[in-house]
Amino acid sequence: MTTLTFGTRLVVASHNPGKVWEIKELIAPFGLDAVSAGDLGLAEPEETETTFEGNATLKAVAAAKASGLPSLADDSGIEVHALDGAPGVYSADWAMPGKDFGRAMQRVHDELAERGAWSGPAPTANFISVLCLAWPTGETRLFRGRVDGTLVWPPRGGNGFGFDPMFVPEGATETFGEMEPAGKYAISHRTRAFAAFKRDCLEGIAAEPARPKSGRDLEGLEAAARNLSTQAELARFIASLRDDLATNGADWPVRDLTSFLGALQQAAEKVDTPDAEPRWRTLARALLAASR
Ligand SMILES: O=c1[nH]c(=O)c2ncn([C@@H]3O[C@H](COP(=O)(O)OP(=O)(O)OP(=O)(O)O)[C@@H](O)[C@H]3O)c2[nH]1
Ligand SMILES: [Mg+2]
Repeated sequence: MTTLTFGTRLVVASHNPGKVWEIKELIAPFGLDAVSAGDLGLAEPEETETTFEGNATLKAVAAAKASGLPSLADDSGIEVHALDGAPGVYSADWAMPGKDFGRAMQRVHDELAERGAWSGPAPTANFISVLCLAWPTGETRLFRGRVDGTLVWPPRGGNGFGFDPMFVPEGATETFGEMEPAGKYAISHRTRAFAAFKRDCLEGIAAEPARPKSGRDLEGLEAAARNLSTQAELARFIASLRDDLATNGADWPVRDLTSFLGALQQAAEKVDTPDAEPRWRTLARALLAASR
């Protein structure tokens, strides 16, 4: 079997910045040189399979073949038990158009309401993550992780991404959206799938403590900006930017309001189409653009 070794360049075959950020955090201690599919300009493949395993394989193989590098893809989703497992493998589709998870969460809420599922004990659900490691030769390995929990309404918290603000993992009182990232990573479906991947593929690599971050975490901010679902999350995002300015102000290129106003103008001139991203996310991206 082909193996991963310290320093191996690995493509994180995802176009979801929240996921890419989480996977890079998990990989960081193992000295792999992780680069995302987006950074390499790889196309986002159409997810035509009907299982998490099928789509994870499709994404990993496409990236490995296109880049000539080993590649790690994640296919994941939330399964709501009173909705017979929906949206499941179609979780991302429920946020279309515009990857609007405010709307996706609203749909989960509404479909549960139609079935009267909010009137008794909290509705139960689970997240699934399937990781696929693929080699340019076509060799693949699959790993699955799951976390169970209950749903709350309205959504709470601005951390994480996707459906995190309405999911409370078993044994917790906070939603994934309210937890600090370390709290989610300790128990998440992705971490559990990663643990299986680690046992199989990273056994030989001595884990190093992750290097403390210095400077701006632009990838983290970008991920947050791309995954805003609610106005409360925008407020939280602005607070993160203000913290970043206070800590890393010397790295901010902005010395006057010109680029800030330019970015806002661009956002304001954007014509709304059915596919347009929600206004709060546009605003977050304008603010971030002005800060770099
Ligand atoms: O609240 C969440 N917390 C999570 O930890 C999580 N993991 C997955 N999901 C949702 O399930 C869909 C996966 O779809 P998915 O696997 O096709 O990913 P994606 O299309 O976003 O990116 P890519 O990796 O395919 O490029 C996405 O829409 C996610 O929002 C999550 N939601
Ligand atoms: Mg996808």
